[in-house]
Amino acid sequence: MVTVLQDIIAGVREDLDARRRTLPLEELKVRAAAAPRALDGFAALGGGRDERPDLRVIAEVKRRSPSKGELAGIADPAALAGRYAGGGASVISVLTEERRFGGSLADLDAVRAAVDIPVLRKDFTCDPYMIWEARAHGADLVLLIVAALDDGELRDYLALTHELGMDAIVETHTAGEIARAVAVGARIIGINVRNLKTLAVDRSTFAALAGNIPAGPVVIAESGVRDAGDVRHYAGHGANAVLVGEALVRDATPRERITEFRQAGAEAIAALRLGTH
Ligand SMILES: O=P(O)(O)OC[C@@H](O)[C@@H](O)c1c[nH]c2ccccc12
Repeated sequence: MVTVLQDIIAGVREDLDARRRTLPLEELKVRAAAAPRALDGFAALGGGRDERPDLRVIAEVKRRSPSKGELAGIADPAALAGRYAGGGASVISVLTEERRFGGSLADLDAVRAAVDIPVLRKDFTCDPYMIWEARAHGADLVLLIVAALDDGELRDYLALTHELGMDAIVETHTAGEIARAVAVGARIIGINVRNLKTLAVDRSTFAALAGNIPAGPVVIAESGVRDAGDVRHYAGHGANAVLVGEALVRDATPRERITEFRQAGAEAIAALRLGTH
């Protein structure tokens, strides 16, 4: 049976082939070389410290999703990203997948020009061309979904990402995928509580799996954040950062919401430190 993930990737490959015909890899590489140096996404997410300092927020520009359809009429992704940054987001995620999520590289360009914090190109990376493309468009981070890649691809794509001065969020959903992410030396590991094969969300997945990640990598809880309670839950189970899409694009005051999420996360971490949770 074809899973949702396989179906999405088939479409991504078709669109990618069309872009590659218009802009061959050699020309894309010239553009990537001309882009300003990437920002440090690992540090922005609180990485490289012994103690988890606080809870960081990755705020996502997400127009549509396969499970929910149109989420919000985002007229101006740059303005939205500006509000996210104003609320204290550490990284802006821009979904660039077109067919299911309604995103584009134009959205990435608009957001890149609007903020001075790291930007994640969120897509179903399935070819090195997409990593070069991310860099050419000024992205600082890319997404590598373990379920979509074999070990050789995962290793090669991560190496290319680092060579280009970027970082990767290596996305997992099972203990086996976490073991694969750790084995290739991922510095940032995401646990997506949404199963990309069925699109079902189960928030308990994060707490069940986070303990499998050793000290060192930044740990991100992805998907399903509805409110400050969910942020507290993920922070209380070891998340350095949460990645939030739907709840923020639907919110009339995303800036205030992010500030609230950061506060809730910081309190949960402080409570753990004091042993009072
Ligand atoms: O809208 P939510 O439930 O806050 O989820 C955001 C993000 O985690 C989700 O968009 C996502 C996680 N991994 C992905 C991979 C591809 C596309 C989308 C995603």
